[in-house]
Amino acid sequence: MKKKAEIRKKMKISLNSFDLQEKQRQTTLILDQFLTSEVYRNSEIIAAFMPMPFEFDMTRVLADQTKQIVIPKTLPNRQMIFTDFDENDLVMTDFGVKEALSNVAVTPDLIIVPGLAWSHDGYRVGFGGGYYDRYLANFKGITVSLVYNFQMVDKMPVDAYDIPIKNIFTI
Ligand SMILES: Nc1nc2c(c(=O)[nH]1)N(C=O)[C@@H](CNc1ccc(C(=O)N[C@@H](CCC(=O)O)C(=O)O)cc1)CN2
Ligand SMILES: Nc1ncnc2c1ncn2[C@@H]1O[C@H](COP(=O)(O)OP(=O)(O)OP(=O)(O)O)[C@@H](O)[C@H]1O
Repeated sequence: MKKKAEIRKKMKISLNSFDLQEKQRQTTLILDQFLTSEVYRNSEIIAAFMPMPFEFDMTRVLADQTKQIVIPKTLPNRQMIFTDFDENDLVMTDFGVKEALSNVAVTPDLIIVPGLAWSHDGYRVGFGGGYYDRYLANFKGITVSLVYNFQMVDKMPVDAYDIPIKNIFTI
């Protein structure tokens, strides 16, 4: 079975060479499913994230005025909170993603969990920070991931602290 580091490296290469037109096609289809889903419609506070160029393009989620959108903010000791998404309250981090200046933590109803690769049973490889694994350990709400088709892998190493994502939206 492939090690997490190996999956991470390969998937970064695939994501960076993903054809833009095909990416837009998949983005539209996956978001059409997600935005009309029961889990999304029934949730009020949605945790999205500020995608890097190769990550899932969730501009349509960030723009949804009918929901309260929150985004991750990293804290020391690999801790993370979610704060209100406000275009006028963003600063650039060292790892290249904008975060809020605000420190007011909001608990989401639903979290869109980022990542690089997912198995069919919902296990995930992310960037290796462990931020989401730590947060999800105490989270009682709904977890989803939005996944381009080639990011689904057959087998994935699973560690004791890994928490599977309940709802995967892909095509
Ligand atoms: N768009 C987006 N925002 C996100 C995440 C994400 O996956 N995507 N995160 C998902 O977790 C959190 C940030 N994750 C991070 C993961 C690693 C490192 C980092 O500094 N990595 C080091 C190597 C790791 C280490 O030092 O042990 C590095 O890149 O040099 C920073 C942030 C919160 N925000
Ligand atoms: N609940 C937890 N408590 C303490 N440490 C944890 C927890 N979950 C993960 N870790 C630590 O975080 C590190 C990164 O874990 P892993 O490689 O699974 O990250 P990832 O899932 O790729 O990253 P992320 O969750 O940020 O997307 C590991 O060294 C692991 O020991």
